[in-house]
Amino acid sequence: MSKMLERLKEEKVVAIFRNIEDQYADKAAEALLAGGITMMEITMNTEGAAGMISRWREKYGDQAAIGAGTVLDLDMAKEAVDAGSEFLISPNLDEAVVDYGLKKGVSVWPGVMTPTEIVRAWKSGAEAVKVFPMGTLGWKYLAEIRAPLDKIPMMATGGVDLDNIADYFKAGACAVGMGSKLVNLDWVRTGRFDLLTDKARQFAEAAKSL
Ligand SMILES: O=C[C@H](O)COP(=O)(O)O
Repeated sequence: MSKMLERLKEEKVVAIFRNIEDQYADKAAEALLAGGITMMEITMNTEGAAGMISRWREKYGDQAAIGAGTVLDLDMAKEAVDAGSEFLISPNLDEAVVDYGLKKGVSVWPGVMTPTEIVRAWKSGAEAVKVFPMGTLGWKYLAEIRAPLDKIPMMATGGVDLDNIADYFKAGACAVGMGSKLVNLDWVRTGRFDLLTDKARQFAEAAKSL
């Protein structure tokens, strides 16, 4: 198992930064770090994502793992790795991205939905998958697919919040990806970084207790 997957299993929460404006990004990252969240995913459809990744590696790399999300294809994977991403996450499965990550020694956790996609991802060399969109599929779906596919680590992403996070871990998730409920852009844009820290603390504590 890669060091990054070990870390994911230990930390259990990846914070997803999507469409955050560069001017607020560092304060938001610091607010989450203060609350105990240390795995940060910047989605590649965020303006200036690559620059943010490089900067965060430099500024927070000793405390946080910084990776890229919404890595849809090989070009995006190359851009993300060149910027310093330590892991790559996607909503989809592109075997070329998995292969590239393996060659570069960067963890790739592709997005999957069906059992066929999960097994395809696993056979292509992905050491874990992101089951997405979890909020629509629901925790019972996760519990059912884990019966035959229990050896494949799964991160639940999409719609995860404090009132359902326990369900996903009980259903067998090894981690969760959390976007809008954790990196709340209304709070960010109105400077309420203390709320981000409080929420981060609650999620980090909830995840570690499960
Ligand atoms: O890629 C994943 C999603 O952006 C996360 O969705 P969320 O905002 O419901 O947590």
